[in-house]
Amino acid sequence: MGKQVCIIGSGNWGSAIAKLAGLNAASNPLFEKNVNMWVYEELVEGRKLTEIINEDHENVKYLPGVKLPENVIAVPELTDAAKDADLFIFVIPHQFIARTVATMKGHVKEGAAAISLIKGINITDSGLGLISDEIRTALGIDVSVLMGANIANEVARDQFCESTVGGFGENAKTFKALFQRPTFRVSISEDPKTVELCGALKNIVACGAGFCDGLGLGDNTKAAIIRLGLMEMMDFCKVFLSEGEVKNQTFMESCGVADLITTCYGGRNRKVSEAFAKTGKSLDELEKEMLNGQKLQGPETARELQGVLTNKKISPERFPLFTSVFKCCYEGAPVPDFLKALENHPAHGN
Ligand SMILES: NC(=O)c1ccc[n+]([C@@H]2O[C@H](COP(=O)([O-])OP(=O)(O)OC[C@H]3O[C@@H](n4cnc5c(N)ncnc54)[C@H](O)[C@@H]3O)[C@@H](O)[C@H]2O)c1
Ligand SMILES: O=P(O)(O)OC[C@H](O)CO
Repeated sequence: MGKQVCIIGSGNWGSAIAKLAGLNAASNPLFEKNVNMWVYEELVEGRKLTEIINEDHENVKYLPGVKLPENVIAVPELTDAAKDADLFIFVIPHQFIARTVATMKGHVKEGAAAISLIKGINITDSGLGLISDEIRTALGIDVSVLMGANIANEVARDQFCESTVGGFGENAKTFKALFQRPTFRVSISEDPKTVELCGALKNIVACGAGFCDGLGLGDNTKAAIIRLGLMEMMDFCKVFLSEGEVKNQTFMESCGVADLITTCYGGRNRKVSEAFAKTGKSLDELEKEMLNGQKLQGPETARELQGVLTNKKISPERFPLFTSVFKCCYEGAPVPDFLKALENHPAHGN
């Protein structure tokens, strides 16, 4: 018997990864052929999304124009989708993870393992909470992560890219086998917490890149935002993870600098932040208008990060870019002030 795979989520990235995992499960005896995909049910032009996926093999709302393998089975009930799974792929917007794992509790097979593709953080009583830890604690299973320069629409169309599994031993190797394709090359890093934080933090930098575009500024400014963002990501990881845990090499992997670049040029956080700077409309309004049900992670992560800094009594001024994105998104600071905040960045020295 192969390992039964269950995907928790069916949005833009959830559907793209379903294509890769579905194709590999169909051809690799390590896995059961059919892959369950939990779909948060909704009606699309009068039809249930699960029915559309199971009959037409396309997620017409979140990944239109891409056929899914027929062995990817959409399941509307979370506990039905989860009950026999050996391998879980968590790929929902981070805003929904708490409710989702609470529902799954008690419905997960012993010895199962998970991987989180979710780019986000949360605030816990002790400060920084990783999404992987939230899943691990709630379900009592091993959790790896997959992060990288992976814009879903491009991955789904088989455009060459790389990705990083953060994890250890057999589970990391199994997930690599589940995802790797000729055009989707996966490396394993034994620095999973840094890998995960890179995925979460780059979304804040992407908002800054969007502001840059919205203000009509050019590539030099964008490059400075990417570099200063990377410096803040590295500093944040070193402050919040034990010093010895953070490997500089991790920032050179797909989950680090490569994801930062792609997200600052092609991602949704960049796109909506550009419109925010140009129109002055609220982020909620723009998310609804521009993303057709897809969710932004960057502004929310910027807000959560401020809570984490407060909890640890760390000055927000240590992270001018992260803090300035927060102020523009939530405190009504004018977007041009975002760049003012970078003029005296600690990365420039004295
Ligand atoms: N889209 C990408 O290019 C991409 C690439 C890499 C990583 N990611 C990350 O993957 C994660 C998932 O992103 P995505 O693009 O698949 O999602 P998405 O932005 O397309 O989000 C929409 C999904 O959320 C679901 N949803 C809505 N309300 C819900 C609820 N109450 N409970 C559970 N689900 C609900 C919708 O049904 C839909 O499936 C995010 O953390 C994102 O940062 C995205
Ligand atoms: O579209 P974004 O901004 O959520 O970014 C997508 C991916 O995370 C890029 O790797």
